[in-house]
Amino acid sequence: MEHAALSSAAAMFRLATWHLVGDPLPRDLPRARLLLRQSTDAGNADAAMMEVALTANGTGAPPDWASARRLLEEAAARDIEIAQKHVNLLSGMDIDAQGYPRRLPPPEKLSDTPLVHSWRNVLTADECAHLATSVLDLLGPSMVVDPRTGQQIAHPVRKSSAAVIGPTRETLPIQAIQRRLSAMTGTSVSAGEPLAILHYAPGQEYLPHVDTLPHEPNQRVMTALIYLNKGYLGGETHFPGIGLTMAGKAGDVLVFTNTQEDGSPDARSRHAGLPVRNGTKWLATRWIRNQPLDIWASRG
Ligand SMILES: O=C(O)CCC(=O)C(=O)O
Ligand SMILES: [Fe+2]
Repeated sequence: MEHAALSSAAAMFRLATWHLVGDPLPRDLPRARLLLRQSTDAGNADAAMMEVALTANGTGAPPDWASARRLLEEAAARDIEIAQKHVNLLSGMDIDAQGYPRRLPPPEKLSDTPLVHSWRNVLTADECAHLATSVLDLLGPSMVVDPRTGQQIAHPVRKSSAAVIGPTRETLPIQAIQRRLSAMTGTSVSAGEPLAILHYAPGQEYLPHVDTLPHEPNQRVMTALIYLNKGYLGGETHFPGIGLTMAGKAGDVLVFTNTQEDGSPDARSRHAGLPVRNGTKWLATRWIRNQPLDIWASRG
């Protein structure tokens, strides 16, 4: 490829990311999509992968799973190695033309109030590794919402590292996993917050807390936890109010409700990630709102 074409592809990719974050250019999601399209056509692999993510998650245009999958397959055919990896992950999934699972194993009910269900082995080891490694470069100290100010602050309640899989990093396998969680919980995929990846080193824990947010009309009605690995001791998810302890293995999912029928926070949903005694624990958390959430609204 011509040097000039390559550098203009890189420049268009740069412009696209500026329009996505809204800095230093105004946020313009449709314009970002157009620039990604042009950059992909000019041979930029980063643009190609980002275009797949944004096509499926409905950034700058309505969500379009079929086009996203076609774009991914085109990228794989152009020898973009990471695209081929994602195609392989998807081909191992039993999903329909919209990326939703064709069938799900039945859950086990662990509690009625709050409602708690578990699914064993509902993600493969490769899917778990894909989630855990998708934010390796971003892992930093966990933040929580300060109840007084509503701001994100580092907080001693959560002694772990965490990173959010933002919309540009939502690979197609990750979005298929989000659809799986949506099918399991009976909630809309657009009500889910971006997946958060948590990493606990030995001695780290998440002290008892509720997942509901202070002063929030669009409440976190449910939480889905995906246990991503094995080989650690301790680290169980514990609900002191109902005497429930879940020792999740790689690929297991735990889903629980955080609010009562009238929508108010349910104190019985209080839970903790018990201290990890040995090894490291990896977890993916999806907090699910009552109503659809604009994944771009709180950014930029
Ligand atoms: O680490 C755990 O088992 C609990 C995590 C948790 O409570 C959360 O992510 O909201
Ligand atoms: Fe929690």
